[in-house]
Amino acid sequence: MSIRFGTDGWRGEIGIDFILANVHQAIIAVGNFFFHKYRQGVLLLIGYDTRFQAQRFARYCAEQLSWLGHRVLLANKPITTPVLSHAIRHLQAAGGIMLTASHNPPQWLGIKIKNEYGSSAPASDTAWIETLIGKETKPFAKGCWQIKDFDEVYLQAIHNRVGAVFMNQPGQKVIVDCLYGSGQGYFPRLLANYGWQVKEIHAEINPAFGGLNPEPIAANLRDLQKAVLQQQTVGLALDGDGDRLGVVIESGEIITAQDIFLLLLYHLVENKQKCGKVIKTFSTTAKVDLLARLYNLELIVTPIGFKHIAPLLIQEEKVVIGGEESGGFGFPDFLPERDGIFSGLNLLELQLISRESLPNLLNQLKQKLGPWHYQRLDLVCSPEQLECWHHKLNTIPAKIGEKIKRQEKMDGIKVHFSSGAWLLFRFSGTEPVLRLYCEGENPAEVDYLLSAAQDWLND
Ligand SMILES: O=P(O)(O)OC[C@H]1O[C@H](O)[C@H](O)[C@@H](O)[C@@H]1O
Repeated sequence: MSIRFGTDGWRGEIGIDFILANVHQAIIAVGNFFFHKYRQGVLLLIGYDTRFQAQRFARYCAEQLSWLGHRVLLANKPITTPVLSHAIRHLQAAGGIMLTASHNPPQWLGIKIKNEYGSSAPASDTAWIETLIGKETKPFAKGCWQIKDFDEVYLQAIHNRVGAVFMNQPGQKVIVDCLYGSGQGYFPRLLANYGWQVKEIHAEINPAFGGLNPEPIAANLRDLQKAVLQQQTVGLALDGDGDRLGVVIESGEIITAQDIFLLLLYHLVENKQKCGKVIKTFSTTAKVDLLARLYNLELIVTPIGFKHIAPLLIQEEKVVIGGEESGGFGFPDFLPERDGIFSGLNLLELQLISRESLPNLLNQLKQKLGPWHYQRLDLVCSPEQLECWHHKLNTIPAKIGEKIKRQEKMDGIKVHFSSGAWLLFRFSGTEPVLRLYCEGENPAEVDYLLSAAQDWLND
């Protein structure tokens, strides 16, 4: 099996591709990469989520990296990816690895590589790692590894940023769906200090993830919707490694990651007086462009994957927010990495400061920006089918449901229609899936375009 790093790290099915022999090859290549990059053994941190055997593999990686000559700190429990990123910065480590398959189905596991900023390693680094896979090696120094708590400094950093607002509002309630991932326990630990009631669901270790996929999208949030309706309070959901956010409002409706992005941008500008650039990925709602324009903020669009946003959070002088369609949002004055917990707290903070519910705030935005409806369809397919669709997408017809006005290629192929609607065809870089992303004015238009796209693909 060849080990390939996709949108964020290397992923494989446990027991099929993600087996000890392959993990061994990958981690030795990672260890060699850090040695070549810094010309010496360095401090590397290791985290892991709640997936089957993630802790065991993480320990194996700690042993191998220290055998090679690095100093390694291994998390003492499952942590979120942003906790690892924060610890890398706090301890000035050269980087780290996270054993996780993020939002992918339970049978998957993977390795995300982090650089010294705590961000996902750029493609140039992972390409370098790929060239080192399978190369013979020997230890280059004397290393060591130890177990360490990374949570405390992270929780303190969050408290320093948002504590004041939350402290003044005791007695509030929130429900958190951990989707059996490693985001368990953080909200209670943070908010209980401020007199909040936090109820967590799916907050236990369950390698089968209760039959759900740990991705905070509609298909996996039914239990959260029920709990929200019972408790009449807002619900937050995290993905498997806590870097993405999903939200259910008091009515039981899910608000999409596009809505969350717009609300966060509104909050940062209106309530926190932030100014600077706005960064979004190619698949994210066009309403972000419009809101940025209304606020006179420059917009930068990147390919999909937070690894494209993270360097801009570091290099650009001023950035308000960087966000992506899949629910990952990064705040440059906190971390150059997305964080579901910090994003969720910012949304709660928006409600507290504005004394408005999220649906009211969204309605206000709709008045400003006009209506929108956004949907993503994931077409799971065999390698043969993928090949066939790759071929098909080489020639886009003049019409898919509606006449196509123009095409745009950055990551996949986006077609724009005269109505202002658009449709993006893109192959996932983390799983065997063709993703169709569509945005229009209303659900009927989006449904129509998505089914026209499927008809054309299957024709
Ligand atoms: O659509 P995919 O290529 O599967 O990628 C979806 C997501 O994968 C990973 O989680 C990346 O870190 C994200 O930045 C990206 O949005």
